[in-house]
Amino acid sequence: MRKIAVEEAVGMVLGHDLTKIVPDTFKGAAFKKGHVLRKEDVEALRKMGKNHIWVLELAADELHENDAAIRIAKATVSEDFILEGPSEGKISILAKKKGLLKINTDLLEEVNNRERIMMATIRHHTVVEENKMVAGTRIIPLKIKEEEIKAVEALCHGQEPLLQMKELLRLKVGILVTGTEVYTGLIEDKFSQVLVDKVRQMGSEAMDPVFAPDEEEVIESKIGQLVREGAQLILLAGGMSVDADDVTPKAIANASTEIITYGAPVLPGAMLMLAYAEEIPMVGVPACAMYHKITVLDLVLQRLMVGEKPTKREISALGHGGLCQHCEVCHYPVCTLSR
Ligand SMILES: Nc1nc2c(c(=O)[nH]1)N[C@H]1C(S)=C(S)[C@@H](COP(=O)(O)OP(=O)(O)OC[C@H]3O[C@@H](n4cnc5c(N)ncnc54)[C@H](O)[C@@H]3O)O[C@H]1N2
Ligand code: MOO
Repeated sequence: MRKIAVEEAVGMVLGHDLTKIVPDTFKGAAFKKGHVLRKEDVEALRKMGKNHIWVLELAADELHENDAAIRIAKATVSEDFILEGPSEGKISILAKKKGLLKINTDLLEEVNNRERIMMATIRHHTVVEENKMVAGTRIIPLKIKEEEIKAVEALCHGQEPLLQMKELLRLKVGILVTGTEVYTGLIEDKFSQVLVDKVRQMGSEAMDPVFAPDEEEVIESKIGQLVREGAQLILLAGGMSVDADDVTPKAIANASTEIITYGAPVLPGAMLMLAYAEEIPMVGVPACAMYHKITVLDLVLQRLMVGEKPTKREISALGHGGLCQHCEVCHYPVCTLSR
């Protein structure tokens, strides 16, 4: 690579994008790689603090930053993503469709542990909309030995993709509202609508809510009814904590063939239960989910909605960061709860 004073570089070809930053106003490539410098560019370059430019000379075994970034992106993502750029040497990675983003975080760490290569992502297990930017990658220098990129490609080969998307399934979701005070009409049900909204937001269908008093056998038989009516996932609202009338966990346990957890290390939502009746997940949702916008329910639901079965270990891992800060404006999933 040769360093040339800008006034002597007129007519030469830029070796990389040149970034201009004006606080609060602009950040981007003022001059793109490949631009042939004109006399009138010299003054603009000086204002950007560039008194010299690199004239790029690539050896046969070297890659330009743009080509390296494309190679890294292609090696690390599945076909569920759109690659944008390179711009200023960086490739942006966007989700093609709405779905659950999954990140092979071990592989991400390995890639980033290599010299001169970086990739930054949003959090593992985030539901993202179509066209959402989920990652960016680049190399640190302007050029790199091709063998270093080949090493990344080899690292990723045959492994779970570093980035992949899981499609949200269209499930038929049963909603069972427990509580004698609601069942008898003493108070109006405010819980089912919250659950219906969450289910719909994930692209699934909420069945008409069914109701049960705080009686173990009745709740259990209503679970059976929902299963017969084709529920593929059942949400049970309320009666999940320690009061004498809180019998929902017992009813879920009776109806289940497997209990993943009763209790989750997330606040709000500590009293959540996840169990299975054969293939059908049942979630005991504590009443806090009726009050707080985001609880552990959201973290568990996004996994169930793509057909995954969270393990006890995965639920245990939610404890780190699992303390909601109750921000004035909720920024979830851009917060510690997300992963
Ligand atoms: N001493 C303790 N108190 C509480 C504990 C605890 O461990 N020890 N756990 C707390 C946690 S965590 C939660 S979350 C809440 C609520 O848990 P539950 O799921 O058992 O909720 P319920 O007792 O059934 O109801 C609480 C409250 O919400 C009203 N409710 C319930 N369902 C509906 C509905 N469908 N529509 C409208 N309102 C509803 C209910 O009437 C009660 O007022 O407990 C903490 N306390
Ligand atoms: O189940 Mo509760 O209030 O921990 O959120």
